[in-house]
Amino acid sequence: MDFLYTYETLKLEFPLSEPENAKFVILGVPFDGTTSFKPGARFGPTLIRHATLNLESYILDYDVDIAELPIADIGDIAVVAGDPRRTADRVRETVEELKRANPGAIPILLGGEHSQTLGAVEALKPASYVVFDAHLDLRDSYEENPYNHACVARRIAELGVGEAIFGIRSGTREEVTYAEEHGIPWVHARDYDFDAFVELVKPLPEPVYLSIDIDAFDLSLVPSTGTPEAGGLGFWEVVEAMEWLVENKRLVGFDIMEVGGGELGDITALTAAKLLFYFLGAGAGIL
Ligand SMILES: N=C(N)NCCCCNCCCN
Ligand SMILES: [Mn+2]
Ligand SMILES: [Mn+2]
Repeated sequence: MDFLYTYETLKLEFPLSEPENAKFVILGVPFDGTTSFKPGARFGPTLIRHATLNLESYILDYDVDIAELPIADIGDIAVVAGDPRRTADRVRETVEELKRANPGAIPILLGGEHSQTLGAVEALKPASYVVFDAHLDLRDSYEENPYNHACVARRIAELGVGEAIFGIRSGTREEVTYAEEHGIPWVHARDYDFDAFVELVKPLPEPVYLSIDIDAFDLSLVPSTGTPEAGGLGFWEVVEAMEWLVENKRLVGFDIMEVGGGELGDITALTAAKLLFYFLGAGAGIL
């Protein structure tokens, strides 16, 4: 099928399915219009796809070959440069279009700025939003823009979606107060462990949308993300949480956002690509 706003970009190296028949449908959002520190998130989707060339499609620990799974890649959204809201509208419309054609599909966004998660959440209407992030993203507005990536968790909370936030080590007093007043639980990266994750996520209503802002990882794993922060999570900590969610909750959407870089082979994209393969492998046979 043709999508109104997508164009083709680099594909994954193994055979892919048509979006109508796929279980997992990849969609790139090469938007970096509101990043305040390091530019390059517009290259995130392309860098992640390229980084997959370095990886085996066979996942050792799952005995799953993701090359055998029904995966589609519908390319990248044509962004409205500098306008996160209008770009997120295109994400929403594209995800809606996909769900009409294939209601069972699980969209996987590759970003690109976290601001674009809002479009996917608007389309998929999950009951809960589980997010790994260095930042609370609960600002009402940032740099005079309510659709700045620093506001995305706030916009999603305003939709009435329950939230749980993990890996935090950056926020303002106002954001902490907002979280308290609205009963949004969050776990500091220093305090994070698997038990804390399960305790907070278990009671959340389904379906669940899982968002990984790549800056949740320690910056040694993601040096080219737009707003890197020291003191983050390790790779297996996030994989283990993801596995628990896939096995225990009904997931309607997944994303890996804030990947950036200026050069093929960037460490940040290698981290993101490996995480993507683990999500696909964990979801095989379950999702
Ligand atoms: N969600 C995000 N990525 N937020 C980033 C906010 C940037 C905060 N800069 C603070 C600079 C203070 N001088
Ligand atoms: Mn972040
Ligand atoms: Mn974020």
